[in-house]
Amino acid sequence: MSENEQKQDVEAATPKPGILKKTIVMVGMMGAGKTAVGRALAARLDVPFLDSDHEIEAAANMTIPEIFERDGVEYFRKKESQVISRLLAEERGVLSTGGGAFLSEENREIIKENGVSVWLQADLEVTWNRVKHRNTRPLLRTDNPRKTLSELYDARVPMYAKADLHVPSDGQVTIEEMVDRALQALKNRPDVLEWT
Ligand SMILES: Nc1ncnc2c1ncn2[C@@H]1O[C@H](COP(=O)(O)OP(=O)(O)OP(=O)(O)O)[C@@H](O)[C@H]1O
Ligand SMILES: O=C(O)C1=C[C@@H](O)[C@@H](O)[C@H](O)C1
Ligand SMILES: [Mg+2]
Repeated sequence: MSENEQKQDVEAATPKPGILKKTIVMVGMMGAGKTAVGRALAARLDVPFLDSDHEIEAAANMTIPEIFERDGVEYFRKKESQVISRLLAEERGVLSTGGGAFLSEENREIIKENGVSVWLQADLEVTWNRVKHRNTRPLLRTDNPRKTLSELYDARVPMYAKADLHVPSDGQVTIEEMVDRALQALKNRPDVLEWT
């Protein structure tokens, strides 16, 4: 058997991710990779990719910093809950949430009823390195954004830990490797993803 035939044999025997039965919901800190990894996971599964931050911006025709500035954080959170409910009801796919979405008990319940939550568990240093040069996270527009991020991180980790699946993400793991890790975690969840 040639090397190529051997490879094809192994590939044929390896289960592939098949039918998606529930929406996969990415949760975690800003900069954890919810949007980047969620998009790549949706592409790998060939299912729709949805991003609640993007949907809120599109519906308002404003950026997130503009919404925070004009209408405030509470208004944003209300819109976020509405958008997440709508997206979960409308379409099955991969849904990346905003960093604050999983803090609300109501959102956690809606997500649990309609999908499976996946925590991208990045440490503080990794998330800081990814967000520090960006001006797109209004909550970090403080005198000491590094300290603010650290405080948010400590307060939020216990909430994110309530997610159904935990996928650790250190600074070395590429986006595609994070997709592999997420799929690995989903191997034990045939109620979410059927393997063919
Ligand atoms: N595993 C990774 N390897 C390299 N770069 C990454 C990885 N994950 C994310 N990134 C990059 O880090 C930045 C932040 O990631 P992303 O926007 O996906 O975070 P997020 O969790 O969606 O944040 P937010 O809650 O603010 O929406 C992006 O530029 C993204 O491409
Ligand atoms: O962590 C947060 O609270 C946020 C994260 C982003 O995804 C946006 O939803 C917004 O900037 C708030
Ligand atoms: Mg995002």
